[in-house]
Amino acid sequence: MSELPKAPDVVRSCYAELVVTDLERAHWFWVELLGLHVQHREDGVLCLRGSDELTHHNLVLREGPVAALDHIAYRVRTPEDVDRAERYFTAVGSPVRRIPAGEGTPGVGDAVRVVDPLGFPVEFFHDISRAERLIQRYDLKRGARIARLDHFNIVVPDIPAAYRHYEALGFGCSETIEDEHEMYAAWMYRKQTVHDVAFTGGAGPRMHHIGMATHESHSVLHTADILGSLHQEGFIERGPGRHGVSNAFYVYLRDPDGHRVEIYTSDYYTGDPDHETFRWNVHDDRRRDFWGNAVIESWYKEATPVLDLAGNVTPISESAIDESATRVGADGLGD
Ligand SMILES: O=S(=O)(O)c1ccc(O)c(O)c1
Ligand SMILES: [Fe+2]
Repeated sequence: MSELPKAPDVVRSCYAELVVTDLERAHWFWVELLGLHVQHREDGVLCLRGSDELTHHNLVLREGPVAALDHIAYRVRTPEDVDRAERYFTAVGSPVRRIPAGEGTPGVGDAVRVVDPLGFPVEFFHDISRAERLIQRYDLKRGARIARLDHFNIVVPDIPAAYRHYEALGFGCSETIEDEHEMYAAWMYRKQTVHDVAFTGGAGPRMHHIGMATHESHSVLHTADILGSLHQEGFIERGPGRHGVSNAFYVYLRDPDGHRVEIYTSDYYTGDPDHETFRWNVHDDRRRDFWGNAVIESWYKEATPVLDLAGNVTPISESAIDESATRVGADGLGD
């Protein structure tokens, strides 16, 4: 097999574009409740960001008929890395579309969108509009006090294949969940924290969640308290709690369309060149919640469909393994 072209130099997970069926309802959830800042609004589109984000957005909400992931987007180091992405994904046989500045997502410059070998719609871009520095605008920080997008979690039927794909893109691996036969989950990074992307085993391709970072664990708790006060606690799916993997403090919410978002804080540095992968055993019931709390079934089973480059929902394939069916003590799931 001839040598593949050089992979693009990914800097970080930067934004996700989600299709929502009611933009006003989504505005209530993501802006009025969670406190994301509106950077741009046009007919049927909202561009939102966290307080630390210095570029145009971390989340784009676009109104449409079917709730789905339009694409996830990685920022690459140079404009030339957009060309590299086009060459690389063409060489691996992916559908590829070049999107000139001004013809794609508002604020984003020259980009390339692909359907990657795992079936996910992914954009690689470098140029993006700068945004006002809100890092110390405490007067504008509300709700979950979200700082930035931290990671994507994707549902894949073949975890080792996902691992190999992202390893080929130069991602490191911070943690895994394994047993002597299988890899059940993995967390992989380009920025020097626990992950930019993580894989949950299951029928896919589907989006499991987007992880939004906040600086303080009390902001995670405050998010849950706000929902309780509003009698909207039904939007809480899992947590608050402390993860085993990543050590992060977290709460998972489902938005009005069922898109899952994790409010996430306090993971750790992974930037040394000899950083070693920490491997959890799938039978360790502290791996997903350090205090041993059960993981609700819907967290393993429900996820968001993804679109192809033509905007059609991508069919999913079933997974050969099912972590939630593995007897894992505190989860209480399985036989
Ligand atoms: O539940 S896990 O501890 O495996 C976990 C760790 C980090 C995450 O970002 C996550 O979504 C889930
Ligand atoms: Fe997460």
